[in-house]
Amino acid sequence: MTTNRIDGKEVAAQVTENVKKRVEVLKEKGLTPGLAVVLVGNNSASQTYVNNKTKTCERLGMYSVMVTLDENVSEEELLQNVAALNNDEKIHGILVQLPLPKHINEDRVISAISPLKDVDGFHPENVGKMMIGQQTFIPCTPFGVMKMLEYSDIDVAGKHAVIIGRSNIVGKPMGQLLLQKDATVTYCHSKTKDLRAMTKQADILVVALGRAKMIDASYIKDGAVVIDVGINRDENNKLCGDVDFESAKEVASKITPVPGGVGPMTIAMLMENTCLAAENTLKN
Ligand SMILES: Nc1nc2c(c(=O)[nH]1)N[C@@H](CN(C=O)c1ccc(C(=O)N[C@@H](CCC(=O)O)C(=O)O)cc1)CN2
Repeated sequence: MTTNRIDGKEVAAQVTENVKKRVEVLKEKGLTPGLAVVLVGNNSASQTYVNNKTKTCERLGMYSVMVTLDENVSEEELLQNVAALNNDEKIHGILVQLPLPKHINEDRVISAISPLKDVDGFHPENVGKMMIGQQTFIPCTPFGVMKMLEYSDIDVAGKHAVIIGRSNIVGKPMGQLLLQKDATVTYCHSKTKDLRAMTKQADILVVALGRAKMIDASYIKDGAVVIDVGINRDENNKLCGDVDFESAKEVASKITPVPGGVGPMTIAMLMENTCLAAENTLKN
């Protein structure tokens, strides 16, 4: 049976297989890549994600530590934990799971992570480097989307890419990466007038708006590539994306499902970034 579904699990497996080989090479040189994951509070989705991250590290032969802090931890204490990880030689990558509780200033925490260990690619120095095309850590979700497009032989050069969403962790870097590959990029957001008129022009539509199944076939040009970055629960508490998959798959040439699309890629690219952070310590 032919399918237009892009299988994120399959692509993620290829990425992690490659990372595993790189880890073996590093270990032969006496270096085990190490990741520290910091979780604040009891958000159950975040708990699932950080558990998956440390389990994947284990599977690939990497070292990992999970630092769990109480929901009411002070910003100061969180910053002290980050500082300790910055100074820990066994740790090459640090990530603070987002979102953080409201009393903590996310920007301050992200800026406290050493740019050399910022495997999320959220530190302002690394964001700046990405903007000007310098080698750095690329935020995992948009990095994963680019990998999926590459594995699916989708050339973005000259294509019109429309992105719904302008968050720092997905929308903004997504547009930048597509631009670097010569796509023509349009950003849409909550103040965009006539969203459908915009999305209908997209050859590549990336949806990260945070509303369950909002984008149906009526928003999609025939033959467009549709990438769904949303993670929501539907009326039956079933995991779903921002795209109404059943309707959209009838018009899209390629489409990512939820679950099993972009999500697994986020963790795979984190592994790639952590491996890169360890490799970087051997340079110079
Ligand atoms: N510090 C960070 N925080 C957050 C990031 C991030 O990249 N760095 N991204 C998201 C959450 N996230 C990773 O942290 C993430 C989200 C979803 C998945 C995933 O595999 N989803 C599965 C479904 C999983 C489920 O059953 O719930 C899928 O789509 O198939 C992985 C990672 C926000 N915070």
